[in-house]
Amino acid sequence: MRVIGVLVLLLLTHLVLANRSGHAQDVWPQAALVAVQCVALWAVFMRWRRSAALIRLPWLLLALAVLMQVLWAGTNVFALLFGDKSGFLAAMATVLSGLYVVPCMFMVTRSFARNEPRIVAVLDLVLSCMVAVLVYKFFTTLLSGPLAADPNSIKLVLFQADAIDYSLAFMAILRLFGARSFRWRFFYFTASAYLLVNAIVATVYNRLELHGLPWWSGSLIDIPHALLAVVAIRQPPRWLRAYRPPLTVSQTIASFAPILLSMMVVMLGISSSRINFVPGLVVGCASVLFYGLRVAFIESRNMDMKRAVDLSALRLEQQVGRDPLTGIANRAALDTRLREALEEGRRTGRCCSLLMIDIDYFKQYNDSLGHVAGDTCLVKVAYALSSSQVRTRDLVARYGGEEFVVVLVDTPAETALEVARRLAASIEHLQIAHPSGPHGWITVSIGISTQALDAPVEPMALLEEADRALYLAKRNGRNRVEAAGDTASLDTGRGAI
Ligand SMILES: Nc1nc2c(ncn2[C@@H]2O[C@H](COP(=O)(O)OP(=O)(O)OP(=O)(O)O)[C@@H](O)[C@H]2O)c(=O)[nH]1
Repeated sequence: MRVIGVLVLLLLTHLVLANRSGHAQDVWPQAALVAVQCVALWAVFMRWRRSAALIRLPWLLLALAVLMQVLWAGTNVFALLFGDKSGFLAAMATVLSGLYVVPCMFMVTRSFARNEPRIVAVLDLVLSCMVAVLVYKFFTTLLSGPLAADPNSIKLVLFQADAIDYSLAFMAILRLFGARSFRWRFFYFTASAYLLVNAIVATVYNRLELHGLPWWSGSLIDIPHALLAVVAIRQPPRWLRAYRPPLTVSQTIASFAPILLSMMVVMLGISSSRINFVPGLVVGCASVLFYGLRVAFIESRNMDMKRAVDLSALRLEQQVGRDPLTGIANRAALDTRLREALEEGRRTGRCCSLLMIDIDYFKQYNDSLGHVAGDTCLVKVAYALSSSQVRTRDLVARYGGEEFVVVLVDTPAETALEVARRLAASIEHLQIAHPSGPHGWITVSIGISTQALDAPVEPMALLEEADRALYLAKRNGRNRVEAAGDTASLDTGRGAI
């Protein structure tokens, strides 16, 4: 409330001083304007200090824009004080009014996305500076020398000024309705209130200037600054919290915003070509080129990110369903594949078989050589089972502990017996030394079960059957293959049935 009181006092003082001097652009009315602008600058600065890190940059840009206005009005005061209305200080005031566009452009056109390439920010800065230089050159050329007397020149300057001011305001409003976070909505709400009222005031002020400024006209410039101070310090309106645009709307607006920069440069380039054709053409082309580069850099970054996401998704896909120690399929993958194999067997009439493989005397192996050697042994066995002993359609999985399961698709009991014998032999051929085992090296016992066509076979039932056959192999002396049901049993150790 105190700030509003100060503002009202300053506005009244400005009016009284202007009325007394009878001239809008006198030293004291101008000083009052600087005071109002300083209050606005302070209010924005306070918001910047209290903001979260992500939203600090736009508030800083808004503060910079107001600072340019303060410096512009302040330089005017000095120019009046030192009687330098058309010298260095006046030129500096024009430069500062051009520079005001740079932070404004930056805050309404940038996406402020964290993953945006740095080079894009550099391109945007170059384009914003181009706008500032063109504004300065264009206005100083058209408003000085013989062109200053030409009504068409004046009209063109007014049109350009309006186009810039209203484009900035329009983009700020668009960003307000495209912002998904409340903090950003509040920022754009403040910025658009300031830019829109500033644009309206500039339109009126510039038209008034054509016929000579009335004494009160300087107070018009107070309005956007006073409004900015009030909006920045007060609590945000409730609808700002409630409103939330859909993601697609938000993304579209954020991607569209940067075009304003190029559009502005093209527009100024075309207008400048009236006075000086070649620079105007060069600037217009540069703007299109910069926009193309901007799109190319962002597209390339997006493609990089997509590639990285695809790769990690692939890795994740590979990791899910894998046993972390041995790298072969885990229990979850086994369940899925076994169900599929059983379904296929039922549909085609070609049964699948299951081998349950268990390393013999593995506890003693661990006890005598240690757990790390035990892990290495498991990896070797898994590799031997999966490397070239089974078809690609079959599946070798770690069932748990030192137990492995092999799903043999479209394989009758007799063939499964042959495969089991081959696998047992390949493990024996590894010749993994087992100091406390009866054979001196690692051997396995295998239980076989085969899908029965006449009975609906559940994956669990087939696993239990293989487990029973494995138990039989262990009981019958280990290093053996046993089949469930009445299939023949096989002593794998010495090759005798
Ligand atoms: N190193 C290692 N050992 C494991 C792992 N999983 C289970 N084991 C060990 O495997 C051993 C299995 O012991 P048992 O079930 O008694 O079987 P076994 O000693 O092979 O005896 P039989 O199967 O009857 O020949 C236990 O000592 C477990 O600690 C593992 O991932 N790494």
